[in-house]
Amino acid sequence: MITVDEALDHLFALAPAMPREAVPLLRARGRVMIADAVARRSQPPFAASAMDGYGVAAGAGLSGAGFDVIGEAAAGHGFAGTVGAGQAVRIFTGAPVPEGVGHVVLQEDCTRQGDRVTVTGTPGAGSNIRPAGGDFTQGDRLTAPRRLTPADLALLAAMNVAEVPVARKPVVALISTGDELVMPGEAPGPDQIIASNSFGLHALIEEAGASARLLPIAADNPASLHTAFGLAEGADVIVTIGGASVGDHDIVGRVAEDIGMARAFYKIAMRPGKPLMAGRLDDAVMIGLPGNPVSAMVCGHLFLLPVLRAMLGLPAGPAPRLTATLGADVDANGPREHYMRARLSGGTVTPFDRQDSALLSILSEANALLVRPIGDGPRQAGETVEVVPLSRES
Ligand SMILES: Nc1nc2c(c(=O)[nH]1)N[C@H]1C(S)=C(S)[C@@H](COP(=O)(O)OP(=O)(O)OC[C@H]3O[C@@H](n4cnc5c(N)ncnc54)[C@H](O)[C@@H]3O)O[C@H]1N2
Ligand code: MOO
Repeated sequence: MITVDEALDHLFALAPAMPREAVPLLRARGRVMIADAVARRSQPPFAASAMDGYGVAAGAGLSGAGFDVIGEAAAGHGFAGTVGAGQAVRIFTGAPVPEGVGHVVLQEDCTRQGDRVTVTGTPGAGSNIRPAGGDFTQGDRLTAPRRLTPADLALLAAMNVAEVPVARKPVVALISTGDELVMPGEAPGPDQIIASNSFGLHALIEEAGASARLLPIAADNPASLHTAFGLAEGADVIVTIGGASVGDHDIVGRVAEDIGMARAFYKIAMRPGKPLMAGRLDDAVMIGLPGNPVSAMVCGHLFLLPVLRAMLGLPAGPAPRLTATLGADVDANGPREHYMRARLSGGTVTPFDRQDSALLSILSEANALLVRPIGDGPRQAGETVEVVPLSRES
């Protein structure tokens, strides 16, 4: 059995980088930008008023001063002339600041009578003028790789970048295997259960910015699995669920090898998720997940998501970890790294009592995995431990 880190290294070596494509801004949310974007203009492109008021020459002692209002500057409509001593322009937020103006006095600090304005308040020291290029200048870069946030998209738009170079979404084919499985909504026979893993993994994959393709459930026989693998053609990643262990009906590894899968590893020193396998199948990465529902989802977080991130051009690395304070005593760990379903709240992590890898109700309550290293001794409440967050604390 290899370690989680060794398995990840194998997976990163198997995973191809996705080719680049250009998408318009409205399609770019959550996509991974893989080349720097370069500002095509400065922002603001001109010195701009930050307030509604009157633009006058800079100077101390504005209080009580009077000015002739000689024109108006509004956002989108500048004032072409020059403002001299004793003169002012009516100016609005976002307007280009005319030549000669060094200070915008808030209209709340002014009294206007006809074409005359007098500063009746006490203007602050700030000029209320945003300098040209104060946000960014032409040629500035938004660096890649990065997963584009709403704020990034606003910045790109302001840079006058209309299309973004992103990694193509990896297509991930999902194959559930097992005679016992039926789809949600069907009427299961007496010995059957509902295929659930594929739905959890589908969501995980889509959330990661990849494109999940749910294939029909394959029965526990080679012909059915062959058909399913055939339907997965063209996918960048093929994920099988179940049939990975040592039982007579666990045929995924054998069938995959029959059709040419070059195996990179099988079995990991971790709990849950021991019978994980991976290899290369033609142009795709094949990942064989264990069938136990929690095992499949935990492997999704620990292996599939990092692989997808790397394929999208983000740095190759394990699922991010935090440190937390242990909220309850835990027994010594055995020879497999244990990822215990846990609740993280206010920096304290408390594992659930029941850790069976079939318990989806517990996984749904969990928002973190408490990581127990191989051979770790018993730990007491209050000690510092590592966790893999699964979702935000709630
Ligand atoms: N003698 C041994 N038995 C087992 C070992 C072992 O080392 N020696 N390992 C155990 C571990 S750990 C795991 S994990 C499981 C993994 O088994 P498989 O990957 O072969 O999975 P299946 O047998 O097909 O299914 C296990 C379990 O999960 C249910 N399942 C499968 N697919 C789905 C799905 N898409 N949605 C919902 N539930 C699913 C299936 O019905 C079984 O109950 O092996 C242990 N055994
Ligand atoms: O690895 Mo199994 O995933 O322990 O249940």
